[in-house]
Parts: sequence; structure tokens; C-alpha cells
Amino acid sequence: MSVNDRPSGRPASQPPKPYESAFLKACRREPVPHTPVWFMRQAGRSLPEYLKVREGVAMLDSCMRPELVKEITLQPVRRHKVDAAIYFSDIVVPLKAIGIDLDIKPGIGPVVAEPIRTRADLARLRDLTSEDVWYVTEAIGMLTEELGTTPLIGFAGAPFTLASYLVEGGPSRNHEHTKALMYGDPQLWADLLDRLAEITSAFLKVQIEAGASAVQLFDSWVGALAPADYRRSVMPASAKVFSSVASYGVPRIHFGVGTGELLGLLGEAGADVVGVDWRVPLDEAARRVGPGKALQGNLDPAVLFAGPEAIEAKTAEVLAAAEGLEGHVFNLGHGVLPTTDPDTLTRLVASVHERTAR
Ligand SMILES: Cc1c2[nH]c(c1CCC(=O)O)Cc1[nH]c(c(CCC(=O)O)c1C)Cc1[nH]c(c(CCC(=O)O)c1C)Cc1[nH]c(c(C)c1CCC(=O)O)C2
Repeated sequence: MSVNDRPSGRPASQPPKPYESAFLKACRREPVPHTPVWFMRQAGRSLPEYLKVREGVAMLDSCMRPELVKEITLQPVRRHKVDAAIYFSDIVVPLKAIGIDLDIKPGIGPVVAEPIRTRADLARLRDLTSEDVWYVTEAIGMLTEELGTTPLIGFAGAPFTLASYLVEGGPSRNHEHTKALMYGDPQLWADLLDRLAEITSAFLKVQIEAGASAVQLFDSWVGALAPADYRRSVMPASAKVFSSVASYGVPRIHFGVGTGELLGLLGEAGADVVGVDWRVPLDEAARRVGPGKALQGNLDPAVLFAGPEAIEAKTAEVLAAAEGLEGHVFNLGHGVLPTTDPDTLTRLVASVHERTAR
């Protein structure tokens, strides 16, 4: 490798191979040959080839094996012909990497052995270095090589959603411990979110420097908050994450579930693309987000169980609502459900491409 070759094998002075892809163009609000499609959780249990390679390997272990990460990331790209790959990992991987004792329990989600609730607990959240996640750099190097012009999306959990797992100790319906900390000890809460923003920023930088050509910040559970509380207690930390990667010039996507009342703020936090769940139609979401942002979404993942006619009708509805948008990336309103028939996803990609071919 010559000195000015990047890990992805391209000279540093040239734009990355996926630069002209439909996905990155849509994120930049440029004209596209067709509406690009990818699915949150496109890798995973809906694919028999995923279940096969994961046999006998625990979820978090699989995230630390570069060869396996590469294979699992590529599986949905090969099968569905989606317009982007998403790096196979989990939002809790950087926390595990700095030594937090946690596991991902099948059918439950991330479980933290000792929740973080006091000022003394904060000391357990040390800085993340690229050495802590060497396997990410290695896997992304291999992936960008194989993906060629197909973009790779890097991702991280946003400070609020990570805090929710750390403070509750696991998945939570009402986030009562998290909110108790947020309302009851605003200074400790602010310090916790700031720590998580630092870790998240470092994790996204590792992925971008290794070759990711866009990043998505998952604030999956932030829809639990009212706008004023989001603005006061969460937005500063998420904004810090977005501004920390601004200089790389890669599109930044911001997504949460049940965030109809927060859509404007999710954009304001520093996103280039705002992810929308299925509860708000995209034309209305565009009004809430305002100009200068692309939107991503928003077919209800449960619609994929309703049969071909209903799927086509709902897809047409999403695309009609997206018609006047500055930029649109087609996605589901949340992740692919594990029992989804993968063939419906393959057909959906083809259908969106056909319907939007320009
Ligand atoms: C909240 C959240 C988590 N993890 C993630 C989020 C944000 C996205 C969202 O809102 O859904 C992010 C995530 N997790 C995973 C990915 C892979 C990339 C992709 O989208 O294809 C991504 C982007 C793999 C995974 N992460 C997990 C799985 C399933 C575990 C397995 O296959 O054994 C996968 C493929 C586990 C996980 N991890 C988490 C949950 C709630 C679960 C599900 C628990 C279960 O139902 O078993 C936390």
C-alpha cells in the first residue's frame, strides 16, 4: 500500500467510491436515479443465512469477529439489493468495549450487571480509544473493499438511549429510573450524557475513519420525552455528537421511535437526514422538520405481514407522501421484525426502485 492510500485502498485525494450512489445523493438532497432503499435491522434474524452463521456464537461475541461482521453485513446487500449496507454491531458495543459488564440476552436485549445511577458510577465510563474497538476498524476495512460503490452506514446509540439502558439496567417501558435521574439530579444527568456523547463521538469517528460513508445516530427511545425536556436535557449531548463528526462531511442521520413531536428538534440537533417512524406521514414530517434536511422512512414494519397487495398499497402511500421532499431515503419506520419473510423485503426493494425510476 502506498503512503497516500487509505485503508479502503483509494488515494486520499479522491472522493470515496460510493460518493455518487443514490443513497448518498438522496442524503445530500441531490437528484437521484431512483429512491434509495435500506432497512434498519436488515441484517439479523429474518435471514436464514444469518441464523446459520450465528449458530453457537453469542451476539456480542459475533460483533467482535471481523470476518463474521463482514459476512453478516453483506448478507442483506446480496439478497435484497439494498442501496446501502449497515455495519453489523449493536448500540451497546462501545460500552462493552470500555469495560461495562453487560450482555445481550436473546429476546430481551441489552442487560447491564450494575446500573449507573450515582456520581461514583460515572467513573466507570472511561474514554473509548480506537484500540478498544480494533475489530471495527478491521471489519470496515474489509467491508468497504467488498462493497465497492455501495455505501456503508456506521452507527451508534445516542446518549439518551444508551443512558436508558445503563440507568435502568436493561430494556424499560417507562424509563422511570432514567427520568428520575434526569428530573431529580439535572447536573449528574448532564454529566452522564456528556460522558456518553464523548464515547459515542469517538465510536463514530472510528467508523468514519475506517471508511463508513454515512452515520446514523439511533435515539430509539427518546420519543418517551416531551419536546421541552428533550431540548433542555438531551439535545445538548446529541448536538455535541453531531458536531464532533461534522468536519468529515459524511451525512448524519438521526432516528427515534414515536418522535412525531420531536422531529424538528431531531433535525436541529445537527442531522442532515431525519428518520421518521410510521406515525407521521412524510409530507407532514417535512413540514415539522423544515427545509434543508432529507427524510428517511417510513413504512410500518408490521405492514410486511399483511400480504402483497397491502404492502404495495402502503408502499405507494409512503412514496406519494415523499413526492415533494428535498431528499428521501426509503426505509421502514423501525427495524425489520425477526419473523418477517425475507422475500417480502427483496420484493419491496425492487418495487420502490421500479416505482421511482427516473
Ligand atoms: C435499541 C437498539 C439496540 N440495538 C440497536 C438499537 C437501535 C435500533 C432500534 O431501535 O431497533 C441497533 C442495532 N442492533 C443491531 C443492528 C445491526 C445492523 C442492522 O440494522 O442490520 C443495529 C443497527 C443488531 C442486533 N441487536 C440485537 C440483535 C438480535 C440478537 C440476535 O440475533 O441474537 C441484532 C441482530 C439485540 C438487541 N439489541 C438491542 C435490542 C433491543 C435487541 C433485541 C433483543 C432481541 O429481540 O433479541 C438494543
